[in-house]
Amino acid sequence: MKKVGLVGWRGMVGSVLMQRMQEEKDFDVIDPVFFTTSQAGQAAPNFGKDAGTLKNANDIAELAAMDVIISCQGGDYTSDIFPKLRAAGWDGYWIDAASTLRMEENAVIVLDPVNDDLIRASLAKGVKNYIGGNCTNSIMLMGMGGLFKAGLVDWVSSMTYQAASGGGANHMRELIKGMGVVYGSVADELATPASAILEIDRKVAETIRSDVPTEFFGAPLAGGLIPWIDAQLDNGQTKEEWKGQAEVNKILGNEAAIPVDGLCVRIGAMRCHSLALTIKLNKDLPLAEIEALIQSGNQWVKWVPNDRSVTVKELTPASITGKMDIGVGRVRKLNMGPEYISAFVIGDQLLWGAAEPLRRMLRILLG
Ligand SMILES: NC(=O)C1=CN([C@@H]2O[C@H](COP(=O)(O)OP(=O)(O)OC[C@H]3O[C@@H](n4cnc5c(N)ncnc54)[C@H](OP(=O)(O)O)[C@@H]3O)[C@@H](O)[C@H]2O)C=CC1
Ligand SMILES: N[C@@H](CC(=O)OP(=O)(O)O)C(=O)O
Repeated sequence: MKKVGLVGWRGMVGSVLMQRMQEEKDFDVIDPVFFTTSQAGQAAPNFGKDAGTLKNANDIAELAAMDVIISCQGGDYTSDIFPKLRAAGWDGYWIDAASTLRMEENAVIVLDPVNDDLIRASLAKGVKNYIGGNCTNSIMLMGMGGLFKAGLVDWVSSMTYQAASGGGANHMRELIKGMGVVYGSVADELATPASAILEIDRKVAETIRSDVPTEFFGAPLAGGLIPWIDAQLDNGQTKEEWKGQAEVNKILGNEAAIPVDGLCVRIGAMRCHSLALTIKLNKDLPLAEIEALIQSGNQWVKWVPNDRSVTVKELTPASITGKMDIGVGRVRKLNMGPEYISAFVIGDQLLWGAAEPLRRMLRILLG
């Protein structure tokens, strides 16, 4: 059995990965070794198999004894440890959730329902680094893969609605606390049906400005939104927006880049990222044909007809959270012309957006 080192297993992404690995019985077919940066020597978790004690995640010799390492520990860890491990001659497979290595030439961004052929060709060539994509991009490609595969896409305008979980556990907590603070500020008035709505609104607005916690997001998210995610680039894009075109084209293995651009916005959802897309096709196809191509993308596409009652029930974070489904709906032709379509794509950003492509890559390696 292959020795698989797991780093970052108790973090938010790592915990979802452990959950999925248990569900899919991945631990039955590996020899797991658990690493930590802070708890070395303590008992390792038991996911159906005794794994002894936690090893030191900064110990290059311990890491080098692994056939495969999966890291969900974060970009700083990857930047620090990965070069040292390779410099020490380690030749194993590195699977990572962090963005650090994504655009490196000797790394593949993994999303096997979309780029299985690229992954297998890279394995055959001896590539050893397999990195999970940015959550928004993975969700978009899981939803729209059928159109890309058919070579129909000229460009994509991608406006995102990204959940708090993209920032990490503390950000999720801050959102919930903020919701509580907002509610608390008008709880008495809400309990009295006769109270004036404008007074409630005034108090809520004041609370959002002054009392909602902002330590992690830097601005109030509860009852609002933040039209900026990640660092500022010189060209006016955010880093998150830059990743759209760069990663999507790398995942697809495109020689000529398909333009992908738009604004990324943080909203008060817990762990579902959504995208409102405008797609320019290179042909005027009947809508039914476009719908069939999208549905044929992969088995996780959950097609939602462009109908009010089913859309408000099924194309929402409430419906998609915690599921492997990628909801795709609101598909219609736009006024701009017959080649222009809209689509709304939604997925759990901790599943397909982070953990799932990593465990599926492990399965590909295990054969
Ligand atoms: N959040 C997201 O949506 C996505 C994140 N990623 C990548 O994954 C990386 C990890 O993200 P995320 O899982 O959110 O990070 P977390 O902050 O939840 O976990 C990272 C590490 O923090 C340490 N830690 C310290 N205190 C605790 C605690 N109380 N509970 C759990 N862990 C603790 C653990 O390491 P130790 O055991 O060594 O102390 C853990 O592995 C990111 O940096 C990013 O690179 C990728 C895609 C999406
Ligand atoms: N930046 C994403 C989450 C994330 O971790 O992305 P990346 O894996 O590209 O760093 C968000 O905030 O929603």
